[in-house]
Amino acid sequence: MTAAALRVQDLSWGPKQDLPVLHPTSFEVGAGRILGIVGANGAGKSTLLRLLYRFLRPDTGQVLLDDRDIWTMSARDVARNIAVVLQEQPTDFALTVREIVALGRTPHLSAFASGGARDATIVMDALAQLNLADFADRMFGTLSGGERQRVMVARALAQQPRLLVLDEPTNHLDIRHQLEVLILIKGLGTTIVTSLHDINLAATHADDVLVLSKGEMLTFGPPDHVLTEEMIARSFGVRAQRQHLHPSGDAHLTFHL
Ligand SMILES: Nc1ncnc2c1ncn2[C@@H]1O[C@H](COP(=O)(O)OP(=O)(O)OP(=O)(O)O)[C@@H](O)[C@H]1O
Repeated sequence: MTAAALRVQDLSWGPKQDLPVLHPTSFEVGAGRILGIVGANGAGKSTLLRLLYRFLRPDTGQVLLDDRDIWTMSARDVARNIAVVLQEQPTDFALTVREIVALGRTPHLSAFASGGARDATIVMDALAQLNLADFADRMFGTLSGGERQRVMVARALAQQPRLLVLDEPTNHLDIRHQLEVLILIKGLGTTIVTSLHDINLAATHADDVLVLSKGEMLTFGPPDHVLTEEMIARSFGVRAQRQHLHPSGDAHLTFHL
């Protein structure tokens, strides 16, 4: 998968005038890098992500993918470039796992085509990457929450995006599958923006972290620089203690009221 560079300039949004949910925000994510977005409930994480995958139209500013404003692209072009994994999942789909994952190929098919051998291989590869090959013919509605979450990640992979946006991708997943999904997406080589509630997962897996609080970007940069005890206290209202684990040397934060 090739990766796109993402540039966000003065991006803001609110449901009404004088009710900003995201204040003007600017940052860049280099091609192939992983950005983790952290912040308390209601900080504006999902809103920022919705602006990145063109679900919301900005009040001000731009989202540029390799210097192209995503609002100048066709919907199909956006779908060829940007894939999304959301917290909410379809529950009543009368489709098999394979059919759901094959939906990821839709933006790449020519009109009225139903996908050829190459598309079928891409779908099977995506299923295999998420350890879902044995589930291919199961009805989506019969899967557990965590299995469904992995199917949605597989669908996004089948889309072969240049930017992958994930809203809490580890929700519903047990610890093993959390790590598997994060390690998998890290290895994709595509540009990734993901919200994460678990600050330690963000610290370990993101190249850069953006801290949001009340719709404002408080800081942006490498996890070791931005996830300070002071920043956690300011954005989450908890005391944090930073330790270094042995023998890995990885930073680990613990939290107290
Ligand atoms: N369409 C809307 N109309 C009014 N308020 C909205 C709208 N969308 C979002 N908000 C408000 O904006 C704030 C930020 O919401 P958002 O869902 O982006 O936060 P979040 O950081 O993703 O939260 P969480 O961690 O709880 O999922 C919340 O207070 C929310 O109620």
